[in-house]
Amino acid sequence: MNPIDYLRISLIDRCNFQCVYCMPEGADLSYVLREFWLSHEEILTLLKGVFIPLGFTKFRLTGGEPLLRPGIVQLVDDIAHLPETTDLALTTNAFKLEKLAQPLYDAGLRRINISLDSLQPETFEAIVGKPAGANKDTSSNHVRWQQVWNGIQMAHQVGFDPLKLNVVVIPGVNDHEILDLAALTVDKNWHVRFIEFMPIGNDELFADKGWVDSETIRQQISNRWGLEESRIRGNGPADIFKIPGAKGTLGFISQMSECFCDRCNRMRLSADGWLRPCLLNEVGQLNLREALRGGDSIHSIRDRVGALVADKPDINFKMRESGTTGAYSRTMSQIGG
Ligand SMILES: Nc1nc2c(ncn2[C@@H]2O[C@H](COP(=O)(O)OP(=O)(O)OP(=O)(O)O)[C@@H](O)[C@H]2O)c(=O)[nH]1
Ligand SMILES: C[S@@+](CC[C@H](N)C(=O)[O-])C[C@H]1O[C@@H](n2cnc3c(N)ncnc32)[C@H](O)[C@@H]1O
Ligand code: SF4
Ligand code: SF4
Repeated sequence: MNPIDYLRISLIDRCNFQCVYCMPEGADLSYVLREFWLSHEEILTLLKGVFIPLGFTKFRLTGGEPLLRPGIVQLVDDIAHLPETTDLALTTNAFKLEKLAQPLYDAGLRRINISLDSLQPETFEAIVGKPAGANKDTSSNHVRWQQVWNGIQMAHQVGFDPLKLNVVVIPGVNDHEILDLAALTVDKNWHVRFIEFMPIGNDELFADKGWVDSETIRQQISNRWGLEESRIRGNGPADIFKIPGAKGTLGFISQMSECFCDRCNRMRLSADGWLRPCLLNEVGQLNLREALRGGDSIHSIRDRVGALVADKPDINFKMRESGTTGAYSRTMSQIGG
């Protein structure tokens, strides 16, 4: 059995963007009350008392937007300095990264994955949605794209390595930019990953236009430059290639066209303390916040999580035929991707 040693920790379900594929306008976004967030101390208690003893050593902080979580730098510092941590990474939209990149690096973070779905400010704006409280006049277009771009440049300057850029490809929205995004890897040691759009969050957009399969994208890139297999440090499901001679790599995350559940190594902890064994299957979730706050001993929580880890191989996306992919009760922003 594949070791389950990677925990994705969602720190917050809120976000300063509202991406069409993740938390579309009009979606029922009932945010978790702050009192239900796992506190900093509760996260550390669960890591030290439950997950690390069960063999988890790789952690990713995500959200919603993790850089909105108060105390993020201290939390990074604490997790990075646990002696058992072998890898700590963060997934962010980079809107607040320009200022935070250096403090996060100083706290011990070395790996960042950044969502960047477009190099064109107008397309970017259409994807990341309306900022809270703004009207449809998007004179702020360039400002938001530019701020994200500045965040990426700063992360590069500060020394984050590998620096990965995540692109969810949506037909008719940003698929015309595949070559431009891939070209970023030629001169820079950046790692662009194309992600197949998953049916969580926006049923309408998904049903309407569907997703672009990785093979089609690879073919397009290969026709332009050629493509060879490659490698890059990471714990995720991406298949890695590179343009011959390029400094960076290209990753393909193909959960719709391929099945990589056999090599699944992870579980997910939501901001309000739900442990979820599979991104695309809602079976088997445990409420660790209630268990902790209800006074359950750390040993009994560890036993229950250990039993879930043992059941994990059977809880996967291969159960799609049994009807688990229809309506998800949580958006991607609530699960953490
Ligand atoms: N179906 C499925 N999709 C996943 C899984 N892990 C990651 N993804 C997809 O890949 C996206 C990007 O993941 P990241 O947050 O960048 O993390 P990662 O790919 O595990 O990161 P690395 O450790 O750098 O390889 C997620 O938001 C999902 O869309 C998984 O276990 N199952
Ligand atoms: C939920 S976000 C949280 C972290 C941060 N806010 C960000 O955008 O990077 C994590 C990842 O989920 C991906 N994602 C969100 N909704 C998705 C969907 N429906 N299909 C595929 N990937 C999705 C995003 O592109 C992002 O890379
Ligand atoms: S993908 Fe990330 S940035 Fe976009 S809405 Fe979801 S959580 Fe926010
Ligand atoms: S769909 Fe579920 S089982 Fe498959 S790789 Fe993703 S999280 Fe793991």
